[in-house]
Amino acid sequence: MHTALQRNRGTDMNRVVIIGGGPGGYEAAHVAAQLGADVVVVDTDGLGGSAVLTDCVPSKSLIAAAEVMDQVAHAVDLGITFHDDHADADTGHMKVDLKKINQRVLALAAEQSADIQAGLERAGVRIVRGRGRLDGAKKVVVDLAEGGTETLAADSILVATGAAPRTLTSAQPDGERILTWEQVYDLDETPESLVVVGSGVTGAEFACAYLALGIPVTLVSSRDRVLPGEDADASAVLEDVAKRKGMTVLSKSRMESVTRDGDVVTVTLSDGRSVQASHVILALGSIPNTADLGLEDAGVLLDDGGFIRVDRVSRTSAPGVYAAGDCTGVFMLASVAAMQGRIAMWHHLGDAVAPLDLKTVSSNVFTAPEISTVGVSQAAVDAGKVDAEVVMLPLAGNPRAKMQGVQDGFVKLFCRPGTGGVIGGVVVGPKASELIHPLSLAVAHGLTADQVAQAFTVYPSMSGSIAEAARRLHHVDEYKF
Ligand SMILES: Cc1cc2nc3c(=O)[nH]c(=O)nc-3n(C[C@H](O)[C@H](O)[C@H](O)COP(=O)(O)OP(=O)(O)OC[C@H]3O[C@@H](n4cnc5c(N)ncnc54)[C@H](O)[C@@H]3O)c2cc1C
Ligand SMILES: NC(=O)c1ccc[n+]([C@@H]2O[C@H](COP(=O)([O-])OP(=O)(O)OC[C@H]3O[C@@H](n4cnc5c(N)ncnc54)[C@H](O)[C@@H]3O)[C@@H](O)[C@H]2O)c1
Repeated sequence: MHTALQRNRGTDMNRVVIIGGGPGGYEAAHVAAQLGADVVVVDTDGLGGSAVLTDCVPSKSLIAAAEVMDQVAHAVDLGITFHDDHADADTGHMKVDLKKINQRVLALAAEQSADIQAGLERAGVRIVRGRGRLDGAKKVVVDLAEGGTETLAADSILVATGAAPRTLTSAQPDGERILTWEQVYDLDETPESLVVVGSGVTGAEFACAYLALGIPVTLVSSRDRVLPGEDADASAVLEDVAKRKGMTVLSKSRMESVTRDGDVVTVTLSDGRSVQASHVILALGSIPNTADLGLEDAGVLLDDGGFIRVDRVSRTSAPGVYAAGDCTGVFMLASVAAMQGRIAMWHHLGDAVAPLDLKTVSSNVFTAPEISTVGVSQAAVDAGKVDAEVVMLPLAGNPRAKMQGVQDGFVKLFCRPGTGGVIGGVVVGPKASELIHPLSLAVAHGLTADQVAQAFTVYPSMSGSIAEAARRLHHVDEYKF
């Protein structure tokens, strides 16, 4: 596959300049380097991007601590008791040291960023610290971190600049008590109480994590349910569990403003109500980092939200300019950003490439319980956009779930009515992120429900419920003589 490209090496190397060192950028850099291009990554904040430094990696590391607290709180149901003389909290009589948790989180993020940088350097990629912008479609000008500018000529440019937290003029973060999700790791004391504004994936994950860490949490949700973009059955389970654990969920409540008076932060809602806490996290969505990049002058079209328009091989409207990741607004996930970046380079450098297929993307909401999805959604089926048979099986009937005291969650499977081909699934439960993989394989490789059902599962295991759901989609009629 690589012969044509290897011809370039040393003589007429293809020059690729990548702006942004997140998953969209660094995964593309690896592909381009492997295919023999001369690759430069321009990055402001550190390799790994927001994914590694402020978003996925830190939040999931924080959630790892929250999961332990959740398990401890639940231990008593399994017959484990704690000595009274050590008792000082409801959450299993343990104390949370948020400063230590945050130190660990930030150290992990820094290590991962350093690993990514080292990996790129080993692959022969040049890294330039600074802010890049396009000067036409064949040049990138960098305002270097150490001062001065550098101009990089390019045969191809990949824009992978990500997105940043959305804020409002009436709700400005101060980095101390009014926080974006990027600022929470600077907390060195545990908040007395917390309001999370926004009940998308980011808001739901932080609300669940801090609740598990023992902090009273109010979740302000502008919609009638939390996680409006997720499977409705799944968000109903999550909301029920969260409320049972003590979270206050304010539905259909739009935040108007956030103000601070000393140690007290007040969130005022558009209907005039207000809620107070010691800290607020704003999780109002993201805006793409596409301003002042010279995109329009280079012929790159943006949509109304400022996201870069791309096709399924990551091409923008400007020949030779590709874009990947959150700046394109296509499924804002690290995994999708990485795939868009790789696809861009496979396409540009002439390797075999299949266009991005969003029907096979799996994703997970790291709440308690986790919510994992792949393929078509219930909403698409209900709207008549997809013809599918659906089976939903509560986890409570699963033997392993009973042993582990798991009462909430389910497995849902979607298959084509005629062929039985699996086209989607939802798993809600502990470690759903790991359980979704067999369904992800089934969707990606066109397996039928029967094929999923006939593969062995371990007894007892949660994955037994996936096979059981698939068995329920079996049609006896098709096998009659
Ligand atoms: C709280 C939170 C948790 C998340 N958790 C997950 C998760 O668990 N799993 C998952 O799949 N996704 C998760 N996501 C989404 C994921 O973080 C993003 O989809 C991913 O970071 C997108 O990668 P990217 O390469 O497009 O951009 P980024 O990771 O944002 O990287 C872009 C980089 O480009 C740099 N940059 C910007 N402008 C310039 C410029 N002009 N010059 C040079 N450099 C520039 C930025 O500083 C940044 O470092 C989460 C998001 C949030 C907010
Ligand atoms: N586990 C993961 O993979 C993960 C984790 C976090 C984020 N992400 C990705 O990042 C992207 C963005 O997710 P997000 O949750 O940050 O943003 P989002 O846009 O999905 O959700 C923001 C929410 O805030 C609400 N909101 C906005 N203004 C408000 C106001 N004034 N008052 C009350 N509510 C208000 C919106 O209605 C919306 O529901 C998603 O695509 C998501 O998949 C992924």
